[in-house]
Amino acid sequence: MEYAVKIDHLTKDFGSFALEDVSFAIPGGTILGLIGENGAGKSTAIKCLLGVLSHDAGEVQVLEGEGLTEVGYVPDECPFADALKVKQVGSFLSGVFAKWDGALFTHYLEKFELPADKKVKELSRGMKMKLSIAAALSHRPKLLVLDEATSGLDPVVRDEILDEFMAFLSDEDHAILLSSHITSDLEKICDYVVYLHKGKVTISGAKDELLASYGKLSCARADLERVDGRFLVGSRTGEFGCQALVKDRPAFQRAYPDLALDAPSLEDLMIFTTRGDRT
Ligand SMILES: Nc1ncnc2c1ncn2[C@@H]1O[C@H](COP(=O)(O)OP(=O)(O)OP(=O)(O)O)[C@@H](O)[C@H]1O
Repeated sequence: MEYAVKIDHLTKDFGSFALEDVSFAIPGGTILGLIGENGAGKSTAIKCLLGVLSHDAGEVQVLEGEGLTEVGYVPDECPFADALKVKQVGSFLSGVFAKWDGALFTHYLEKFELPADKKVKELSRGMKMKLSIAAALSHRPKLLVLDEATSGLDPVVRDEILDEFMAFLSDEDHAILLSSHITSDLEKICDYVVYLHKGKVTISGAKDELLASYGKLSCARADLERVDGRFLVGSRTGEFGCQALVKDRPAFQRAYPDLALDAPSLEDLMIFTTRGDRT
């Protein structure tokens, strides 16, 4: 499978908010991280992809038309009824998914230390999230779509889950779309990043190439003032100096060999793009 997901010029207009001309693709065997501030349109894009919401323009192709039964979806809230016991979630889903693997579900319950006899309403937020992830993986999907799925988890569990995602991706026919505010998670595991800002794709590309094309500058105000504004994505001036995110890092370094750049993080890309005082 060349692409697990291909979205071309997707538009969804709610009136007060619009997702505009969003395009991205997820090649098989890879993970794409969808980042963006609250209300940027991440869940809307995911819902259009899953067909939960209709879209107004553009094209959405999932698993080359294989169908949504091959998609494991983990929403930001636990989708199971409060009164169900954990083990009953498995019995219920075995009737929903043809490829449901009960043994795999039991394996994940043990691995994630989820008590089979507890009711959903008795689980903590992190436990509910782990249950949703276990359920999504246990019908052996080809595409996993997770909307803020790691946000309620402690760092140790997050790390375990990220390892699970990496194991899932060892099959070239599998792919993951993960939306998260926790950019450090995405930085660890994503191959591709799409940054949505106010409904539009602001930054998009292969993560390593993207991070290498930007640089973070820490310098005195006088140094910042001599930098050509075309390099500046955003900057902040503080009491003890300035910080800026610059683009086209190789050209910047040729133009200003005396100004050292640090490697930026995905969080820097988000913060400076949206909050920099020069754009
Ligand atoms: N069904 C709807 N009708 C009208 N507006 C909607 C609907 N669903 C979402 N919106 C609006 O679309 C915008 C984007 O919401 P969305 O949930 O996609 O953002 P998000 O990036 O997932 O945010 P968060 O990180 O806070 O979950 C918001 O302004 C929201 O109010």
